[in-house]
Amino acid sequence: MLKVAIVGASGYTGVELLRILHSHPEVAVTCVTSEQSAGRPVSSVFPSLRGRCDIVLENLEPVGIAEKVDIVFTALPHKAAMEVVPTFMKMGKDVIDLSADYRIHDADTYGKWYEPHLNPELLPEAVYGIPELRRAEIAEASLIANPGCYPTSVILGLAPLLKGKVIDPKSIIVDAASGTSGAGRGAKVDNLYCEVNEGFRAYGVGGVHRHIPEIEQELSLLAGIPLNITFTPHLVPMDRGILSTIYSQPGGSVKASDLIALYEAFYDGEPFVRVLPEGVLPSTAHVRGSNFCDIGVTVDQRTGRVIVISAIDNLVKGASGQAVQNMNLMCGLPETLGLDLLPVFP
Ligand SMILES: NC(=O)C1=CN([C@@H]2O[C@H](COP(=O)(O)OP(=O)(O)OC[C@H]3O[C@@H](n4cnc5c(N)ncnc54)[C@H](OP(=O)(O)O)[C@@H]3O)[C@@H](O)[C@H]2O)C=CC1
Ligand SMILES: CC(=O)N[C@@H](CCC(=O)OP(=O)(O)O)C(=O)O
Repeated sequence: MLKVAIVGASGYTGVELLRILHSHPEVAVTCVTSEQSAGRPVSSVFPSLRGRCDIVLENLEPVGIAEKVDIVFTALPHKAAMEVVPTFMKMGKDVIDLSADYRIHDADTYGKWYEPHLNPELLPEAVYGIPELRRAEIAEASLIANPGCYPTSVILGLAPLLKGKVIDPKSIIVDAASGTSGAGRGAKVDNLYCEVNEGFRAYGVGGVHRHIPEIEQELSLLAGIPLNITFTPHLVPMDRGILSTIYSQPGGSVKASDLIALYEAFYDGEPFVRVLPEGVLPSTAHVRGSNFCDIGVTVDQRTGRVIVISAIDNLVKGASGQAVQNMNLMCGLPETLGLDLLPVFP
């Protein structure tokens, strides 16, 4: 049995890790932390857990935590994560970090979009944890930079087109929409019920959203050239889910059926990517609570542009589910363990 700590278990991705790992047959969650609720059972913060998981939240004391677990999930805001990850690493623990702190390979780029990096020496050993593209490296890694939610949906949505050199990589435009849990559980006026309910709005418009450097880094690696994208996030009045609509210009005339065949071949055997048949498009409702990424592909009949639509649950494939998928790979366990039976709502 692997002993696991969830650091930041009183947040949305932390409790999602708890939900998934609670029924994982090879894992015992032996430590959970919170900043404001230490000393209370996690079930008092999330009453749905009452009687099923009443483990008590602890303060974040990295040395003490590292002494009693094998693996640490850090589900903290960026900066708070890089303040503690080095201690876990020095004590020989595998770390899966859900924050953005180790996703950007270049410390200067991280500094430009976030803040000065506290331990840039760890960046070269961090593996960007997207299993469909980097399975072998993840299996050997000790530090996983678990991808962001928007980036997961965009990278999986575009990988076959970029690897297959089907599109002009400089033509990519992404409109993506997220449920409000994407912003975390902390109180913010912008996320109050009256601000969000019955509205639908763009934010971070004009090339300023922090996921841009992360998406561009990974798409550039796929394309083999540096590229820039236009990315506009939106906030949807729903709890969970991300739907990304991705436009690009193909090199010549293409047919939807050929593109779907390309996607099916690229993701053949992937347990968590579902390429949808021609004419069928994804919905966040169909992936809610699951680790699936659903992808639909079509061609605009008038302009010839390729349109890819991808849907994930931001808290599962966009965060905690992907983190568990990475943990399974790191530990030599079946990749789908604890994830294949997650409930999918009809
Ligand atoms: N929400 C999402 O869809 C996704 C989030 N992420 C990333 O995952 C990380 C966690 O996100 P999320 O769960 O949404 O965030 P939340 O705000 O919901 O939770 C944050 C957690 O970290 C704890 N915490 C905050 N600051 C500190 C600190 N200084 N020291 C110790 N503990 C602290 C909080 O404790 P307390 O409750 O006591 O304040 C809470 O447990 C973030 O980096 C986020 O960007 C990545 C992909 C998707
Ligand atoms: C709806 C919403 O606010 N979403 C968040 C997603 C950020 C996130 O969780 O990603 P990181 O892990 O990279 O911080 C945002 O746009 O900032």
